[in-house]
Amino acid sequence: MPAETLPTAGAAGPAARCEGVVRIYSSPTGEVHALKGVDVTVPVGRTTALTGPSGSGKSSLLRILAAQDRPTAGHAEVAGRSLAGLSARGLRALRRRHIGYVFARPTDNLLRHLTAAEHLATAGRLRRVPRGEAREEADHLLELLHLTARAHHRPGEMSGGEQQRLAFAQAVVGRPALVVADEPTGELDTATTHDLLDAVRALTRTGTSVLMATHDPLAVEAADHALHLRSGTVAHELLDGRRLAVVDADGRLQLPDDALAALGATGTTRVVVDTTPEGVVVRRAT
Ligand SMILES: Nc1ncnc2c1ncn2[C@@H]1O[C@H](COP(=O)(O)OP(=O)(O)OP(=O)(O)O)[C@@H](O)[C@H]1O
Repeated sequence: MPAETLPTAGAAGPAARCEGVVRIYSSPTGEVHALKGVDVTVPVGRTTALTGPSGSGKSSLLRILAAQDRPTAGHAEVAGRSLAGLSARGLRALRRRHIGYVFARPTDNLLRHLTAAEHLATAGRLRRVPRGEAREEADHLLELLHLTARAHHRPGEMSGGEQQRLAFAQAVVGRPALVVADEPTGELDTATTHDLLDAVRALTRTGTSVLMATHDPLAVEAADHALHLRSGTVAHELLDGRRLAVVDADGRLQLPDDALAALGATGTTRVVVDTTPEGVVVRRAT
């Protein structure tokens, strides 16, 4: 993970942001509290990896930041627009104009009968990019992602890695504020994963903001910023080469898994907290 300062708020603000986001689902067996007060910022022009064990809330958060769902409580915004005030139609318009989406399975992102160039032209029309501009952008993206030789090929004539690179190119046409990807390397082998992550890096260098949910250590390693969820909250963040624990607005501190193990904390555990000149020390209570 490169140690450099991330541009966050800038004049236009972050690509997306959540404050105190709660998502509760109703199920036949009662309520499921999938997100329990999440505060995150997705910086502009960087790749943010969203990690965490199964059931920790990654998909729930991804759906909210992709404007596919609204929080039960708390504030969420994409491209500076709050999701709370938007109707279903408003959410659709926000998705079409400001969010690109990439599914895990390359074939889910593409249409069998369209060539690579036609996919990008269609995305340009949906985002209302003037035709000449869209063609120029498509040529540029095909070159940047090493797909120029595939411009007139259909998905069936491309490898899985090429298809996934085309999915990212398609998501980026018209410069949406945020590209959201759900396990984008999940179906790729190691060599193809490296090519895809290089492509994502090339896109972020041109200002694209990417948020990807992933279990893949290679994807986390390639990201500029990582958010690790545990049981519906942010357990820690990796930023500028440092691991940051999060203290929420009510003073609750989430500790990383290895710190919990060192404290022998399983379930609710009382610990000793000392404030020293060097910092705050948390110790196992003996
Ligand atoms: N529509 C739903 N109705 C009821 N419960 C749900 C719904 N969607 C998710 N959940 C529950 O919310 C919790 C978080 O689920 P979520 O899918 O966000 O986790 P995840 O980290 O993406 O998991 P995975 O890595 O397995 O996809 C889980 O307990 C899940 O069973």
